[in-house]
Amino acid sequence: MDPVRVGICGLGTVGGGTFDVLTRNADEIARRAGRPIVIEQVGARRDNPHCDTSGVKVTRDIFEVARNPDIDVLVELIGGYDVARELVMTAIEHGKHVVTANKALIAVHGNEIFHAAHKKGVIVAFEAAVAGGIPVIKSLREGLGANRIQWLAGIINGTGNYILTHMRDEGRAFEDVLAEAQALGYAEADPTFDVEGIDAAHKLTILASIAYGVPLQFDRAYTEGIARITAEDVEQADNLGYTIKHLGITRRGDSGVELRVHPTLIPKERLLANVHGVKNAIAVMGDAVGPTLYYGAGAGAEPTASAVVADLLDVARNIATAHSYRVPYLAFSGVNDEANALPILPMEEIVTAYYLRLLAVDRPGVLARVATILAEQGISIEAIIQKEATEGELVPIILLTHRTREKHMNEAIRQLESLADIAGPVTRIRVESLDEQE
Ligand SMILES: NC(=O)c1ccc[n+]([C@@H]2O[C@H](COP(=O)([O-])OP(=O)(O)OC[C@H]3O[C@@H](n4cnc5c(N)ncnc54)[C@H](O)[C@@H]3O)[C@@H](O)[C@H]2O)c1
Ligand SMILES: N[C@@H](CCO)C(=O)O
Ligand code: NA
Repeated sequence: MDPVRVGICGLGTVGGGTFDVLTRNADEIARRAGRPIVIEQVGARRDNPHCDTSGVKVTRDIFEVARNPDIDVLVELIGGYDVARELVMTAIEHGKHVVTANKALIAVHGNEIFHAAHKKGVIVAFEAAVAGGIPVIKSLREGLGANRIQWLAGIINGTGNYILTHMRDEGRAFEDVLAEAQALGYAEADPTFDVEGIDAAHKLTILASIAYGVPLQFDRAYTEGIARITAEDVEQADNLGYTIKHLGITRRGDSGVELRVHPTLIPKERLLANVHGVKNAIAVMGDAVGPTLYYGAGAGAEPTASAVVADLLDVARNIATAHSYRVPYLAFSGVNDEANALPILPMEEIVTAYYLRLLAVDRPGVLARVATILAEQGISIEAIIQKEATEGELVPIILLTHRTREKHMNEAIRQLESLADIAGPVTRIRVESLDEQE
C-alpha cells in the first residue's frame, strides 16, 4: 500500500521525540499500519540537534507544509493559540488530516476546527494533548463507549505534579524545581499555564466534552493554581490522612457539569494520592464499568511522541474509510454542539468538602463562634485540630467539613474573616474523597 506522508511542524521537545520514534520504530509501525508512515517534510524555525533530518525536506515556513500536495497528514507541534490555529485550518482547507499535541488549541478553538474538519471529511487527532503518553482519549472515547460517565478526576499536569512531589519530598524551593521541569522539557512555553492550572483546565475541558458530549467550553472552567500551597498545609493534610494534589475534576449532575481545577486534599490511600513526579493519572467512573484508572508519563519528548505516533497509526488505518464511519472527534457523532445542552455549573454551585486553616486569637469562645458561623450556613464539621498557643500568640485552627455547596462556604469564610478573633485570610482547600459510590 502507498505510504502515508507526514509533515511535522515544530521540531522542539515533542516534534523531536516524534521524529525519533517514527524513524527508530519505522518497520514495526509500518507492519502495524499495514503501510509505511514516512516523514515527507519538516517545518521548523531551527534544526533540532537530536534529530538527523538529512534525507528529509526541511522548510522554515510551516505553512509550506500545510499547502504541500505531497503531504497527507500535518502534525502540529508548534504550540500556542493563534499561529497553530491558522496552520491547522490551512491544512484542513487543503484536505489534510491533522495530528496535534496542542490542548490549548483544541480546548479554545476545537469547536471551530472540528466543524471545518467535519465539512472537509478529514481526521483531527489529539491523543497527545491530554496526559501525554497515556491513551486516555482513546480509552474514554472508544473503550468506555458503553458507559454513562459520572465523573472523572485526574492529575493532568506533569510539571505541576513534578513540582509538588519534589517540594514535598526534598523540601526544595518552588522556583528551583520548576526550572528543572523546564530543563526536562515538561513545562509549557509559558510555565504559568502549568502552575496556575490553565494547562490542566485545557485538558479537563477536552475530557469533559468526550465524557458527556457537551461542547468544548474552556472559558467556563474554574482554575486555581498550586503556587499558594504552603508547607504547613501539606503537613496538616498529612496529619489528617490526606495528600494535596492538583486535580482536574468534572462531575455530571442533573442540573449541570462541574468543571474545575484546583489543589485538592485526597485520602492518602487513594491510588491518585500515590502518583508522583511527572506521572499523570486519571480516574474515570462509568455507570457500567465502575471505576477505572489510567496512569503513565504526562509529559516528556518520547512519552508524548508515543501518543502522536499512535494517532498517526489511526490516521493510516482510517485514511480510506468514509468519514461518517470514523470515530467522532469528541466521541459523540457530529461535533458536540447540539448533543448535550447540560450547562457548566458556576463554581458557587459545586458541592464538595473543605479543609480550612484559620489563625485565631487565643481567647475563650473562639471555637464556638467559628462553629456557629459554619452551622448557620448548614456546614457540618468532620474534624477539628487546634494547636496549643504560647502566651499572646495566634493559634492555627484546622477544620475538615462535610460536603456543602461552595456558595455556603463562601459566605461562611466571609463571616469568619470579619471576626475580630480571626487574623488574616482563611485558607480553603477543597477535599475530595474520590469515593467509588459518589
Ligand atoms: N513538552 C511536553 O511534554 C508536551 C506534552 C504534551 C503536549 N505538549 C504540547 O506539544 C506542543 C509542543 O510542545 P513542546 O514542548 O515540544 O514545545 P517546544 O517549544 O519544545 O517546541 C516547539 C517548537 O516549535 C517551533 N515553532 C514555534 N512556532 C513556530 C513557527 N511559527 N514556525 C516554525 N517553528 C515554530 C519552535 O521553534 C520550537 O522548536 C505544545 O502544544 C505543547 O502544549 C507538550
Ligand atoms: N506542560 C504539560 C505538558 C504535557 O501536556 C505538563 O507538564 O503536563
Ligand atoms: Na494522551
